[in-house]
Amino acid sequence: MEKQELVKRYIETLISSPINLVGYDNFEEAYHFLYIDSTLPMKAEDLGQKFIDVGTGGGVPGVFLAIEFGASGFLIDSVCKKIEYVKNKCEELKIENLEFLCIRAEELKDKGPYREYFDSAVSRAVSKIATVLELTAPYVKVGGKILLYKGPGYTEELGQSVNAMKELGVKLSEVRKYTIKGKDRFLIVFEKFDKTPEKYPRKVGIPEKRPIR
Ligand SMILES: C[S@@+](CC[C@H](N)C(=O)[O-])C[C@H]1O[C@@H](n2cnc3c(N)ncnc32)[C@H](O)[C@@H]1O
Repeated sequence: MEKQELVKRYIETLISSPINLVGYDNFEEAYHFLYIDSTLPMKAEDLGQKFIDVGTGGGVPGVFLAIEFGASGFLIDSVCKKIEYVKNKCEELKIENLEFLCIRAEELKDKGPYREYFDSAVSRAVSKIATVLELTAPYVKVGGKILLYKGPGYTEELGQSVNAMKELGVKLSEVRKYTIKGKDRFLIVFEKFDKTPEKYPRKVGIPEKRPIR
């Protein structure tokens, strides 16, 4: 199926879902605030070949990135019914470059070969920057990127993440500003320059409750 047709079908799937996946029931809004938001600030080279989407919910941004750029996505979320729904719909649409796992990001380190495994990590609307860095950095290769979708509040969160960045082996490389229907949005791009200590991510809930300071 052609890319734009796949995007259209996937959005229709999201807005008609019986479980509340994305908070939009209008096609045009969902098209802009989900698909355009996911793809506009991204470049194919950011993702590399394999990326992880932590807290993908309804497959955002992971499904749209896989369709748009052809990279292989590994999409995780702690809510199994969301992952099941998204997985089934992607299978129906024959989107083949995606894998899914229902798991907390904190627990992925004990499952499979995923430590320092991905070329990049993406995450949108999951938690504050310091928390999300702890949930993503351990799974990205040295030299890879972490790309976080944020609103205008990102500056304060970034200021509170200086120690987390140092501790996790990541540094800020770029902030890409873009606008969706008059709303300012930012893609915060980090580079992983060093290995992340084995103790990260800490136990379930700790990255959220006690972000690295
Ligand atoms: C507000 S939703 C955002 C979903 C999607 N990324 C989007 O932009 O529409 C946050 C999602 O993150 C998931 N989540 C939160 N903490 C998580 C964790 N530690 N590990 C895996 N998933 C997590 C939640 O289950 C939820 O589906």
